[in-house]
Amino acid sequence: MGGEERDPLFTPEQYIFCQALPKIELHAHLNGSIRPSTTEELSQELEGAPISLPELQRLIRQTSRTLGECFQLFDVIHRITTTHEAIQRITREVLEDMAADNVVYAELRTTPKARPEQGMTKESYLDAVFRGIADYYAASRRAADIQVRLLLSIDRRQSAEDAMDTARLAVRLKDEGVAGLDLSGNPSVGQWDTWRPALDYARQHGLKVTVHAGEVWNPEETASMLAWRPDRIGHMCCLDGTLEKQLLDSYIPLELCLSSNVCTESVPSYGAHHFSAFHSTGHPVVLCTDDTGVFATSLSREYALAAAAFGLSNEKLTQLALAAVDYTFLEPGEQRALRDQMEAAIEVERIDNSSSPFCLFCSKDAGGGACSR
Ligand SMILES: CNc1ncnc2c1ncn2[C@@H]1O[C@H](COP(=O)(O)O)[C@@H](O)[C@H]1O
Ligand SMILES: [Zn+2]
Repeated sequence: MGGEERDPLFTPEQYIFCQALPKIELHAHLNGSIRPSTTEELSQELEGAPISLPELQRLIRQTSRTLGECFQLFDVIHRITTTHEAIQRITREVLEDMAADNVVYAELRTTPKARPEQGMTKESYLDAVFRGIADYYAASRRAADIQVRLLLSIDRRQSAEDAMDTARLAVRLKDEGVAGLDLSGNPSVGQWDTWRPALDYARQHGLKVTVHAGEVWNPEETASMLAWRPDRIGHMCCLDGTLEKQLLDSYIPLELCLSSNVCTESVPSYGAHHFSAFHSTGHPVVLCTDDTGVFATSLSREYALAAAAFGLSNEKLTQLALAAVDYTFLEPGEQRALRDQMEAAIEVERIDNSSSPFCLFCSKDAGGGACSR
């Protein structure tokens, strides 16, 4: 998705390099990563569909939408993914798409949903996600190539009680592959103090926490979130000098999603994206997709966009991909194993491509022995 056809924003060579690079995805929402073809199919199957198919297609194909329109689209997606079967299928497909994109490790986040009319509880929703993961591994011939952990999302529309319920569930499922908690949802809705006790609880029980922050201008909330010191933080598009300094001093890893931010007009253009400002100071940053199904992108495409917009060499892109290991919610031993796996994959790629002009370690010509690694 997103990269097969020519994209005028980067060169085919940049995309090919980024595709071959083993990558880590740390910010992807399950229902936002649904394949557009699956959205259309599920919508057709549904009796009394919430939206006409042409209208849905129009919404999906729109290249720019406000955050408000984005959340309308999520409401539509949620109304066509109400069954356990749909959730199981989407999970499998998301992993298939990520593995095909050379994502070797993913922290996939989703909001557990209770839908009594469907006989769905938050637990059974997550069981469906786990079945989707199992389906992927059962069918994949390259199963070892992608590892996955889950982050349970709290939606900003939720009450304190609902949020706490999700936090308790996450703690119970800690040994089943749930690595942490996320706070997301429409940034114009709700108050930080509502969900903070749930995030405290998760942290006290050994889970990591990431929050969406500064997606819209809300300096008091952004400051409170930073002061709470999440383990990672997503977006941070709307900052003033004080918040920027607070963030830089915190050294909290930033999950940055270029297409999402440009598409929703949280930042005006790729070139103006704050990725460059933070990355150039050495602040920990990781490129992520947010919602591949909503923003018609892939992680390779996000790397290629960054390469083109900020003039990143292949060596810099490789360093960026490898640095993400440190920002995962894995244990140190697991991080070491992942880094070894990625370095080995990069080495194989380098050897396989030794006659091509692209070296995974540097931006030089690898063919004539110009690469010194
Ligand atoms: C565009 N920027 C964004 N900002 C904030 N929250 C977002 C988001 N993109 C996605 N989500 C959150 O993820 C949910 C969909 O996946 P799940 O149903 O949880 O799997 C959305 O409903 C929203 O709560
Ligand atoms: Zn997000």
